[in-house]
Amino acid sequence: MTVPRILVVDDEDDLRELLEITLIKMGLDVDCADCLGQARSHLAQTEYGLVLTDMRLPDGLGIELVREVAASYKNTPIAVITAFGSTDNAVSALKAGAFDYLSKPVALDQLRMMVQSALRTHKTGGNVMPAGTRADNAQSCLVGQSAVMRDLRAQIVRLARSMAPVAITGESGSGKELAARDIHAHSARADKPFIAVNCGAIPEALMEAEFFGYRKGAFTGANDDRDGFFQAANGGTLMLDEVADLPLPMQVKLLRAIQERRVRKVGATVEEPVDVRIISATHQNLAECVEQGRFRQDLFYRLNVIELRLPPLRERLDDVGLLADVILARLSGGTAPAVLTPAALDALRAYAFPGNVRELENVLERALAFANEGAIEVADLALKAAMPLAASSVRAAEPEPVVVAEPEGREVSTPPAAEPASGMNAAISEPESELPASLPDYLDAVERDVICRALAKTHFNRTQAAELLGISFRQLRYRMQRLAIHEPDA
Ligand SMILES: Nc1ncnc2c1ncn2[C@@H]1O[C@H](COP(=O)(O)OP(=O)(O)OP(=O)(O)O)[C@@H](O)[C@H]1O
Repeated sequence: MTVPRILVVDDEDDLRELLEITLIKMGLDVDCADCLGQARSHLAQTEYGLVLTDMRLPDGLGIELVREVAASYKNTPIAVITAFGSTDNAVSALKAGAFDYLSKPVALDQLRMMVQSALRTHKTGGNVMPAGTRADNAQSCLVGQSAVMRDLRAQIVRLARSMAPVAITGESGSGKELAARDIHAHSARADKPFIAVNCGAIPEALMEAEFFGYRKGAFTGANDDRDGFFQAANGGTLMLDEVADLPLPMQVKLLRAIQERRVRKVGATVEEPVDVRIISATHQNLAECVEQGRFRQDLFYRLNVIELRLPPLRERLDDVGLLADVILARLSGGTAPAVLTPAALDALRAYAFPGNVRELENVLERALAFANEGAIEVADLALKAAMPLAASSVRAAEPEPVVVAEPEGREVSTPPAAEPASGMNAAISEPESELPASLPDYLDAVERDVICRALAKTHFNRTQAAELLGISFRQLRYRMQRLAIHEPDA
């Protein structure tokens, strides 16, 4: 196996030598250049596994080299070394196609991690890649043959080659998590963990410990050392889902972790290096959140280096047939899948899908329960319930009782609520003057009651129930799990 060769471009003798020695100690071959001109002639003669360039050079800027390498040596990752605290340079280099960046003073542990990760990328990106490696074989999970989906899949393959943070935007249920998984699966990190964190579902008091881990004894109940999401995702990808829901104090800590690439466990005195690619996602408009002061501008800038937009399903209704086939095949669990009648397919293609692909999954899952002999008719789709503006000729299923498992395991059924007040359960219908014996139990009972009513109203369509309640699907799912609310017969 040939030893990868690295090109170091820096006019500072001390730093160039330090980089050279460190790389040679890693068993790599190194060429050095002290200006852009020399770097160009090296590149013309040799194929490099990585180019590492300073930003300021005597005959120009490192970013020029970034653009040239990104355009003409697509299989060669290039990383830049930026001055301390110059976020702007790092972000522009990433946008111009740099694989990654290091800040001065260069921390050698970070340099080693970055080089290893770049060399994996180099291998997976070109013909030196060993046949059968995971990223090579990765198939996209994103179903769809529309032009916009094809373009999206091509973008994902390109993005997978760099470390640049990606911000995925798109409506709830449009496939943001699936896209993030795809980026990871196509990257040289595919063999390492992919960790998706729902930032809106973690109680604020636990956030730091959940993200960065904690040391034994750091707080009551910390009986052992524990890793956080960053350590769990080390070498791989960390997806910050619903990132707009992060409270401001946590945004500061996260920004620091991303910038320094180091985290400190709660209760620890030392920081540890982490090598994590960050992908963030939100269905909210993050720029608006910044304007409203709910999201820090600096973190926004850091996360939003490359944007990936997931189109809503209504913008690619041509994909509905293919998606429905894939979903029905999955739901059939190996038996002959149900099929949509032509009229049912037309009805789906005329529907706006506010809940996107997740809603299509929900609609089909419920339709299967009504379908006769494996054929799904328009009425089975119950689109009247799913879309209030739809034609009234469509049959809606009767509301079903919602089953709630009580904390001690006992199951009770609450009737579907006709009037908001009638769904109130005993725990919350106390006379006004009396105070609840336990505030948490009381609040849980209120939450359970409201969620059950929303579910009953939407025939247990969780996408719509979440919408009615003004929360995301994931937040609803989290709350249902916490309160042990299950679908009848689920
Ligand atoms: N293009 C697609 N092909 C196949 N399945 C898809 C596609 N897009 C979404 N899905 C499916 O739809 C569901 C929702 O997708 P996903 O969780 O990725 O959406 P999301 O945008 O992250 O949602 P949220 O904003 O609520 O977190 C999942 O079950 C996913 O598998």
